[in-house]
Amino acid sequence: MHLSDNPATPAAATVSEWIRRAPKAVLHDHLDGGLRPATIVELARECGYTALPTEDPAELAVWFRDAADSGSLERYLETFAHTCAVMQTREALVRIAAECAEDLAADGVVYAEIRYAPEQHLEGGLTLDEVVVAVNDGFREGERRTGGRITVRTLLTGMRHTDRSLEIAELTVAHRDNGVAGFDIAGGEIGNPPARHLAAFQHLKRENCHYTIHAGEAVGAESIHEAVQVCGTERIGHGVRITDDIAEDGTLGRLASYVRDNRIALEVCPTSNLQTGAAKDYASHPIDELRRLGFRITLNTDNRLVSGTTMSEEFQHMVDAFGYGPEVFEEFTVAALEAAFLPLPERQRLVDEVVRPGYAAL
Ligand SMILES: O=c1[nH]cnc2c1ncn2[C@@H]1O[C@H](CO)[C@@H](O)[C@H]1O
Ligand SMILES: [Zn+2]
Repeated sequence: MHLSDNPATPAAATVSEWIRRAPKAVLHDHLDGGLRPATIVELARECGYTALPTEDPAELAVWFRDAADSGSLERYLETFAHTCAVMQTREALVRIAAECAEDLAADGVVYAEIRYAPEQHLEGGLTLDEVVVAVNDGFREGERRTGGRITVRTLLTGMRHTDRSLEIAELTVAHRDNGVAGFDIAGGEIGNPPARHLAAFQHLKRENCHYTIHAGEAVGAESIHEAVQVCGTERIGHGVRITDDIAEDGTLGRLASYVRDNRIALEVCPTSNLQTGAAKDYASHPIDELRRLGFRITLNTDNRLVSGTTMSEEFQHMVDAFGYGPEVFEEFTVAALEAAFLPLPERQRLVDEVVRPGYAAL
């Protein structure tokens, strides 16, 4: 797997210039999985966090990618203890969100939905509301610094193994007019099925609020079935194990048909899938088969630091594995905007005024 020293900056030798310039949209990217390594080191010094595996930013980037490259989602998630440890003050959250917007914009991302779990940022005494306001302030600052080249919205994540999801769903509704676009659940999938959080999803439905669910990453089709049919999710985080319901000859089972026919977007994150064992290698990753079968596919990073990737690098991997040209990335980008938790006129404006002209100019 390719790796650049600073995940914020794709290695020039491997990422073609047209890929970098292509307008991109990312729906699945975790704030606490995408910090700049140098920022982690600085913040750790400031807050007295001494458990970092190294204080050298380049080594730290490599450490995250390697530690997460374990074949297990649970071990992949253990690395987040180090990022969350330095994300406990308003100043840290504002800085990290602003830098996130800058890094994405530098990579050609024009629209991003960034998710994080507010409940993981309370150790320094912030309230849930203060966490959300700090992150939103950071993103507004980041958008300003990029001259408005990027639009960022957040998704508030409830952790699957805790019992705060209804509270986080309420928090989502409370901040929906201030940069929060929706809700998600994340964390270890095994033993924590989405229906445990049904009260949260029902609250969001009643409030006409958007949500997505991580499903079909570590557990197969039954987890996707529950997320779609019991919990009523609009999109699926990962969802690659929908292939459990597709026969070798490409015949779709009932669930796979339902997901495809209802245009339920899959937030596909190839590099992350290789690390957690959800896929073997890029060439055999189901993204291409699912695309050919007509699923609504979006391409995403999941965690830029932890997975040692960027949107440009994900594009490059798809070029290398499947020979995709700009027309496929335009399709993925438009699909992401069609599935974005943004009002329709804003989505249309981004497609018509930014994405289509950007691809036409490549
Ligand atoms: O791919 C993933 N699957 C499940 N959970 C994840 C993934 N990536 C990150 N997180 C979890 O989401 C939390 C909030 O952002 C992170 O702290 C991490 O525990
Ligand atoms: Zn994720």
